[in-house]
Amino acid sequence: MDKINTPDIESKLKEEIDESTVLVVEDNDVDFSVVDRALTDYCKIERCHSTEEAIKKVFNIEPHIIIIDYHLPNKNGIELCTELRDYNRFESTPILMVTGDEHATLELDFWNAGCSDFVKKPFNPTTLIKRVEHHLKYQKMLDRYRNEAMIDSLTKVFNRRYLESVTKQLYARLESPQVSALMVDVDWFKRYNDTYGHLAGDSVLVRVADALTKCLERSTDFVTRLGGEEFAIVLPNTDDVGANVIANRVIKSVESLNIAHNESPFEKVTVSVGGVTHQHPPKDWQALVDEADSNLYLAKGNGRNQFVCSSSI
Ligand SMILES: Nc1nc2c(ncn2[C@@H]2O[C@H](COP(=O)(O)OP(=O)(O)OP(=O)(O)O)[C@@H](O)[C@H]2O)c(=O)[nH]1
Repeated sequence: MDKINTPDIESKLKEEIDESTVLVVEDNDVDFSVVDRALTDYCKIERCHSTEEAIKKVFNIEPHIIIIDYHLPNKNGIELCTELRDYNRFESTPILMVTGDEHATLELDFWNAGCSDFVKKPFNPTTLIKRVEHHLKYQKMLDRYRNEAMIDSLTKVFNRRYLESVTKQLYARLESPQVSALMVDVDWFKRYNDTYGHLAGDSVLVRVADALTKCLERSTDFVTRLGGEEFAIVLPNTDDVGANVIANRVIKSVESLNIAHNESPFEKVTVSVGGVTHQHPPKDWQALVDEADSNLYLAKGNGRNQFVCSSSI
């Protein structure tokens, strides 16, 4: 069996760990300098003095690991840890509690607050370094596997799982109550596979996915492969005019790949597009997808290599 941690992955991980940011929440200057001295050669260190300051700054700092002292002014470290765990963004970020206190239930309180680990003061700097390194390493691996689970292995665009997982967040983040979606399906693809073979078919899917990605200019837009030769493009904050512009661009850009397809009436690979814009996005994302799918069906019925978009108010 292949070893998972090849030297390449190990050295990539080491690089990533070196670029990590540690947030240290510590009000005592002497205690902070001990942590700072131990870690400064390994990662970038940011400091906050209180729970309130940490909550205010943590979204900008985007730390890879958080070290929290138990004794903080106003709210203590356990309260901070509990609060951080309530945010999706910090649900699995490693949190190390630090304390010199001894009372009986404290360790249990740390675990109950959702900390990943704790270190007792006074600590051996090497132990702190090793613990930080250990947590960063496993967090990075977890992030990588999570990301890979969201990417279509053939085309490298996002997959259906990604679409489903971002849907909720997408609706929460919409700055304007408009969202458009385009379903894109390669025309006569069965005939293409039958004529040119599956490997050539795969390469068409890769090129089409790449062309679709290049049609999008906003960082909030994204392409997913739903399966087979069907893709979905999600355009947050985009009205029906914008959806028509992108649908038209998609049709033209796939045509201009000029991939020969002798079994298509267009003699090249083309796509059909079904688009929909919702002015007041329904809670049920599936309704958007279903409507776009119906329009795709119309575009296919009308002769393919074209788009049909609608807008529901
Ligand atoms: N090469 C390749 N083919 C795939 C993949 N996934 C699905 N297909 C093929 O895509 C074809 C889809 O066929 P249909 O659903 O009939 O669609 P179509 O031939 O494009 O016809 P229209 O959509 O009506 O224009 C089938 O032959 C599938 O085997 C893939 O990952 N690679």
